[in-house]
Amino acid sequence: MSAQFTDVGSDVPPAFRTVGAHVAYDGVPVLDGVSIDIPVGQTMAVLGPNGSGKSTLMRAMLGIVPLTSGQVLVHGVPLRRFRSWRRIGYVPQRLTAGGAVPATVREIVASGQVAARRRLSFATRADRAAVEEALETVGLADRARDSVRELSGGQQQRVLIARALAGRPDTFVMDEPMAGVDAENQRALAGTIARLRDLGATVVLVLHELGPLEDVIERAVVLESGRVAHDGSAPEPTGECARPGHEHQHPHPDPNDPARAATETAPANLIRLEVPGRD
Ligand SMILES: Nc1ncnc2c1ncn2[C@@H]1O[C@H](COP(=O)(O)OP(=O)(O)OP(=O)(O)O)[C@@H](O)[C@H]1O
Repeated sequence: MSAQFTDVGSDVPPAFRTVGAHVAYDGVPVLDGVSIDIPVGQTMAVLGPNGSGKSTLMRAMLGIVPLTSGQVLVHGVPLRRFRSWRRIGYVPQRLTAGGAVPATVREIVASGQVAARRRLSFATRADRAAVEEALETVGLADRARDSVRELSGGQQQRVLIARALAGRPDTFVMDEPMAGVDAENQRALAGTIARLRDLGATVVLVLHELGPLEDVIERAVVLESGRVAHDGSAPEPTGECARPGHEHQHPHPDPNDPARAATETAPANLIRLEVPGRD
């Protein structure tokens, strides 16, 4: 995978540029003029309270939701003219791998290459090697033949990341990759993301808290009510989350763990991020 990413010079356009991005759902504003540049090779977290517009910003950057005004450029190209989608690996929020289909881990991961492959062509040896490498990277090579339904939520999340890796993108957008993932899997995911960063990939992640990614994240953008409230180094957690031994209650529990889902509450105010210069 080391040949996958190349060094960039200063004249390389940002992986993503949003200029005054506004998004509204049914007339209700959700993004309120977001302007950010995400340079190639940066590992950046988007943080903020529930409903602040984090996922919407990711979807707007990928053209999944339309802007009401403003502009998005991807690798220097206005979104509507951008064609190099094989460069982008998107890991959506919430688990959808497998679903009702009894697919194996390897099949799901290989499905990440379909968009990049030419029509009616079969997987090449290089494609198959990329699938194996992606499985190794997320630590699931030994589960390749298993049905994804047998895996825990955290392991399934790693399958989704492997699926994105298998397409050999250089730009990753991950919407809450840690959601519903147990501590051990979170550490494994953090290792994967650190490795991508070291290879020079651009990684944009929506997170509720930095957790094991604290040392991996180079920059944090905090959204509040659809606006950028902080842009810089990662803010310190405060309140409940900062207490030693505090067990974070995530608003999106592991969907595969009914006991946990039933007992967990989803208080929107559990996450408090200290934004420099604000109350
Ligand atoms: N498809 C949609 N249609 C209508 N409203 C939506 C839609 N998607 C999101 N919203 C609303 O837009 C607001 C921002 O949602 P978004 O998911 O972007 O926030 P978020 O910061 O990612 O939240 P969370 O941390 O809970 O995932 C919320 O009030 C949400 O209810």
